[in-house]
Amino acid sequence: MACEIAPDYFDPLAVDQEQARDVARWRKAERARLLADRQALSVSQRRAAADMIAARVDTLLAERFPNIDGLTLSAWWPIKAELNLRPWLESLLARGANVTLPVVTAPSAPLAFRLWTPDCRMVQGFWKIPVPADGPEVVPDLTLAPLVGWDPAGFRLGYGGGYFDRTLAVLSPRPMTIGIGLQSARLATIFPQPHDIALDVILTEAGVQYEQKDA
Ligand SMILES: Nc1nc2c(c(=O)[nH]1)N(C=O)[C@@H](CNc1ccc(C(=O)N[C@@H](CCC(=O)O)C(=O)O)cc1)CN2
Ligand SMILES: Nc1ncnc2c1ncn2[C@@H]1O[C@H](COP(=O)(O)OP(=O)(O)OP(=O)(O)O)[C@@H](O)[C@H]1O
Repeated sequence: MACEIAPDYFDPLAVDQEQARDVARWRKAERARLLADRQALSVSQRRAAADMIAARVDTLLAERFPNIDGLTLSAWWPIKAELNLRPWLESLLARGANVTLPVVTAPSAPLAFRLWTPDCRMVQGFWKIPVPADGPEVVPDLTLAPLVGWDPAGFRLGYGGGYFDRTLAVLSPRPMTIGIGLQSARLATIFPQPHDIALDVILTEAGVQYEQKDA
């Protein structure tokens, strides 16, 4: 034991672990609060936010990607009162984009992405999230990440599985990632940990809240 070597020995790893536990506990509580707040919004409030965000993502895409035709992006199938972007995803398909949904292939593994269309067969994946039943796995050029919470430094709070961080850590080249969520889900900081990867852009119904300088 370090304390047996010298009573004033400072073990940085032990301190980090304690801090990491505190942060994990705090995140769990904030997640629960933010999810309850989101659930408490009316369907029409969430729909209005989703519509505004869809228009804003279109503007962002037009600035960053001269040609949407052939662009492969990832989105999400809404769960837990997440913003529903499906009508907008259909409009992207009509414009020639490829839309994928994330698939949890195993707990604690990076996400895979499978092509999605409104008429593709869906099955229930991990945590009962609907995922395309089959079809090729592809790597998106652009990832849209749903936010439970976010901070002005570009960090994302999700459901606590660490999936997006693990995925962005292994994809090479790393796709551009836009975090999408409600303005009311802002946190002063998520107390970023070594595994947390800042997103390139954070977008809410109120506009761009964070943009990495060279993104
Ligand atoms: N719609 C949607 N699909 C998505 C995501 C998402 O955020 N939204 N994900 C984005 O990454 C991945 C799934 N991530 C998930 C991570 C954790 C849990 C979950 O239920 N976790 C446990 C608690 C975990 C813990 O605290 O240790 C729970 O809530 O009971 C669900 C989904 C892939 N698909
Ligand atoms: N690259 C990684 N390698 C190993 N473990 C990781 C990695 N990224 C995250 N984790 C682990 O995942 C756990 C949850 O992380 P975190 O609280 O950041 O989840 P989240 O971003 O809210 O979840 P999600 O992305 O699934 O919505 C942490 O215990 C963390 O150690």
